[in-house]
Amino acid sequence: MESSVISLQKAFIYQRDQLVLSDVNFSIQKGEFVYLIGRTGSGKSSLLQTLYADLWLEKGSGIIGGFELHALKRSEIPYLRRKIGIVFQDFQLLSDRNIEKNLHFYLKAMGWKDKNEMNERIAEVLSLVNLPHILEKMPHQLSGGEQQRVGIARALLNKPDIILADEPTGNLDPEMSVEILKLFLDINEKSNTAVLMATHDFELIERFPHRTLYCDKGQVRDLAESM
Ligand SMILES: Nc1ncnc2c1ncn2[C@@H]1O[C@H](COP(=O)(O)OP(=O)(O)OP(=O)(O)O)[C@@H](O)[C@H]1O
Repeated sequence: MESSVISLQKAFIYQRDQLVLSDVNFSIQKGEFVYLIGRTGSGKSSLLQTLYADLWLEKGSGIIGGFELHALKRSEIPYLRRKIGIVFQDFQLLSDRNIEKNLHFYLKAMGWKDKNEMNERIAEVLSLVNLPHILEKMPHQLSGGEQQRVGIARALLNKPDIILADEPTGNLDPEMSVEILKLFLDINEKSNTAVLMATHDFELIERFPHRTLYCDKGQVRDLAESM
């Protein structure tokens, strides 16, 4: 379908020589919110890594943000990553610099040059995650929930069509997890950004139900279709 922002067809996902997921077929439409669940080791991270081209798609086909994963050149990876926001469980902020410099670093890496435009965008994304006054703070001066908000702000810098989040609430307490999920839902709704979020947190899924993909026994199923 034309409005798909992610589409995998007959995709086989490998970690080195180990086949992790076989014959994966699904599409995600623009603006969709989708959970990715499955036991530890079932392949959620490997699937996300393939989508952000940390793992090569060696068999089958895949399209994300207009890029063909099966035909991707190494030199295209930075351009693909500019179309995707990636959020990690452990936040992955640069610990040696303040929040402003953290976000600056990523904008520069994505090719932004104009200092005023960069400052403006940094202010915008921090306001989107409700943290407008933390530019000068170092990552270790923030709570886990605040660090994850900065992680989400970083993912939003380039106005991506897609956010891939790998257990973004895995290091947070239940209350903070709900806040972070609400933030994703808010971003998804307001900016029509598709979100694919790997999680173990079934309470969140029950409370905020959305389409759910399920990794199990080397396969990815759509939970609604397999019930
Ligand atoms: N860097 C790696 N090198 C080799 N094998 C790996 C690597 N990362 C993961 N694997 C293997 O790939 C399989 C899938 O792991 P993956 O991390 O994708 O699962 P997961 O569902 O994300 O697990 P978790 O919920 O614990 O994060 C596992 O058998 C794992 O041991």
